[in-house]
Amino acid sequence: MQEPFRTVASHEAEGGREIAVAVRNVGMDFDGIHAVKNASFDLPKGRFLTILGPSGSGKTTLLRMIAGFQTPSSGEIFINGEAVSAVPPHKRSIGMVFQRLALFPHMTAAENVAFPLKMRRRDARTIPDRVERYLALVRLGGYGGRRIHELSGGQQQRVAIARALVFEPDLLLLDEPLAALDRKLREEMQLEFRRIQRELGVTTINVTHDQREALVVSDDIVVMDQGEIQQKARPIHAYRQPRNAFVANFIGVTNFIAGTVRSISEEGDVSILRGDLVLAGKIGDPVNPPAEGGKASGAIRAEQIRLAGDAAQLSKLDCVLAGTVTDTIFEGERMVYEVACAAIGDEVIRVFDHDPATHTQFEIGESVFLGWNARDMLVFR
Ligand SMILES: Nc1ncnc2c1ncn2[C@@H]1O[C@H](COP(=O)(O)OP(=O)(O)OP(=O)(O)O)[C@@H](O)[C@H]1O
Repeated sequence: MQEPFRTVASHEAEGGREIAVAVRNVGMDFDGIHAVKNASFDLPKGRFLTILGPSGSGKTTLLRMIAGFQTPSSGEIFINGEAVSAVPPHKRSIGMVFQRLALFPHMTAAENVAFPLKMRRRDARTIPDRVERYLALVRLGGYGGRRIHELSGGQQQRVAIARALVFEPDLLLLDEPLAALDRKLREEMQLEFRRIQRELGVTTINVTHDQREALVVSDDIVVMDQGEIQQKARPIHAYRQPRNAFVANFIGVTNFIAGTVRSISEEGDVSILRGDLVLAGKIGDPVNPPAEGGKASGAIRAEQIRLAGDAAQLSKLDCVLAGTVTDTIFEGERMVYEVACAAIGDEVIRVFDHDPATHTQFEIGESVFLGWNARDMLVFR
């Protein structure tokens, strides 16, 4: 008899919503490799969670344990309050879409979507209607008679989504289903996943190493590195209040300036010393703050830095550095400048300029000034 699962505190923390998936101190070892270490999080019903991390960080292993393809070495996973370690994958109510879609090529789109219903012995009379409804949901109404090879890559993705959802699973798991698509189609399908997920309200866990995808599609992001959860947060918080240097570096483009902590105020204002340069910032991680006299690094996002030809134009900013442009990279919607700064040993600072009016203002070799506000620099130990 399995103990029902109760997490009163997390229910309250998540606004009273029921918890669909609870991961509790879950670990996975493969012959001495700790693929996942002591992972814990709650996922309330109806939310879209993305597990984000670099290659080898343990994302897929964690997802596979939730799916039931692997049994945790330690800890427990609860789905709708039930401990599921002893429940095989096909007994868990889970729809899945993988990078390899594994559609049946000899069947039509409609036959593919009908397959999970037939497997589950649903009333045959209700199947065609339901298949048509789910094909319409993924905007493939009228395409049911096409064979898989007669569909584009994006349309095949849609068939796979319809097939994963048609039997109304409690949980949808996505393992990098968009990784193989070209950028434009990938971005279109990200929005489609989000639309469909919202329309059905199905609890979803997505795995990706694409930080942009994580920001775009998710209600919550779990950031992993080396088998450990680094932060769980809403996308905007993961971006604006990264818990540590890893998250700050992995999501967005961040410059790090290393130094020694000179002082820390009660309000969390930190000043760090780098040579003769004093840099003011805020404590990035209150749980693991830097110590006075200890090493620390100031993290500043590329888009929070202003560039000017004249230091006087930056006089309202807290920190101003002189530098020389070493590269200019045009990325369409923005210009990226790389600027070597003498005060930090000619280390290169990256700056984004999103204003088309100033895009071509500075040339390689030109002397410039860059500046930012102290509140935008997060200091991590
Ligand atoms: N079946 C296995 N046997 C042994 N080691 C494994 C196994 N599966 C995964 N690992 C190891 O566990 C670690 C985490 O792998 P995992 O596939 O979960 O990472 P990931 O973050 O999903 O990476 P990717 O983005 O490259 O898929 C890696 O070091 C990997 O080599």
